[in-house]
Amino acid sequence: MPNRRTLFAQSDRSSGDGSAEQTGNAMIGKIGIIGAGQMGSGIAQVSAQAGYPVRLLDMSEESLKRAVENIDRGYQRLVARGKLTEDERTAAMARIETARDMAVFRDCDVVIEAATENEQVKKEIFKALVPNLGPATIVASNTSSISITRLAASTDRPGRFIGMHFMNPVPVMQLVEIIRGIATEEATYQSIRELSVRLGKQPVAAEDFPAFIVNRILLPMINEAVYTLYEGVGSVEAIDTAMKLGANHPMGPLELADFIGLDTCLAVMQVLYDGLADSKYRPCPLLVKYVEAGWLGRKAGRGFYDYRGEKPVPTR
Ligand SMILES: CC(=O)CC(=O)SCCNC(=O)CCNC(=O)[C@H](O)C(C)(C)COP(=O)(O)OP(=O)(O)OC[C@H]1O[C@@H](n2cnc3c(N)ncnc32)[C@H](O)[C@@H]1OP(=O)(O)O
Ligand SMILES: NC(=O)C1=CN([C@@H]2O[C@H](COP(=O)(O)OP(=O)(O)OC[C@H]3O[C@@H](n4cnc5c(N)ncnc54)[C@H](OP(=O)(O)O)[C@@H]3O)[C@@H](O)[C@H]2O)C=CC1
Repeated sequence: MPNRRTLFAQSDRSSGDGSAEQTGNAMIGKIGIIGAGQMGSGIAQVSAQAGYPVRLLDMSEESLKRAVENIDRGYQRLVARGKLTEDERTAAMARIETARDMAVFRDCDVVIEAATENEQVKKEIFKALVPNLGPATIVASNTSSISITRLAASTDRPGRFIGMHFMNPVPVMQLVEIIRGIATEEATYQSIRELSVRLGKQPVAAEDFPAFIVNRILLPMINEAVYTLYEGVGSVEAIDTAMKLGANHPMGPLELADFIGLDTCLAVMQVLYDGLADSKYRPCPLLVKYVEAGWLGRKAGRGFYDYRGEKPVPTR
């Protein structure tokens, strides 16, 4: 796989107005992204860095402002580590346009949806989106768990609809899971596969089953960690330390749950529970309680840890 630096150099040379020819990509020229949260901003960051013009949409101006600040902070990190020049950082930032109106997607070749993990919300977004798209535009969803076939069926283009599941944090994690719905066309799959490689990622194909591959395995582990806490087997700190030092995980499962977002973790468990109809996927009542309290993890300032002070403090 070409390294990030090579990718940047290649795509930067060929970018301009974002037409497919100018980016050297037969299929994808301009990328639209819906949802400027942690995933949408990460996808915008790697896309602009790879030379693609990006249109990033969210409902709130505040979320867009925060996303642009986070993206710039990500680039600054790369500059500080000698992985990006100041000129490349400026050029990448200039490729990102923020918007609140879906008309901005009119000339995009792909629109990647990265809004809240809620099937109804996503379907409403697609309903509003499709009248703003050209007939050939691909719609991709970054959903963590929801059926691609069902989401695709809510649009006018099931053949050009696909799952493109990035991992968090997007600029660091190598994987993109690609999920075909029942009607996804081969050309759509190949375009998204090629785009993933051009973004410096390693694509892996997953079948359209609840939560695909990574979350089918990872989220039950996180849910089990919450049960371990719920049943008093260990404290937050003990559980995370045990898994970091005992299983060599880079983050403890509760720290990771806070990092992902407890609302997203619960939504994925609910999809597994409903979709596979097996009690082993029952979301832990303590996870439900944290979400009901609005303690959604890092993004809310509080979850299994409280992030409002100088360093994270366990909440149990
Ligand atoms: C829920 C879903 O649907 C699917 C999912 O995503 S599940 C979640 C999957 N993700 C995980 O499991 C993450 C587990 N955690 C980890 O791997 C690590 O803790 C971590 C990568 C997040 C942080 O690791 P760390 O070593 O503490 O971080 P840090 O030293 O700050 O950064 C590591 C590198 O990434 C780079 N980096 C970090 N954030 C960056 C950003 N926003 N932009 C660009 N580069 C960034 C740093 O510059 C650094 O680069 P070098 O190695 O060249 O110095
Ligand atoms: N967190 C993770 O680790 C991963 C998450 N994902 C998936 O990516 C998606 C986004 O997750 P994540 O970024 O973590 O979530 P966040 O909560 O950080 O961001 C979601 C964003 O979507 C916005 N949004 C909600 N509804 C709409 C709408 N109708 N139109 C436009 N924007 C909207 C929210 O806006 P506002 O804040 O203004 O309400 C928010 O900015 C989910 O499907 C999730 O499952 C995939 C891989 C990893």
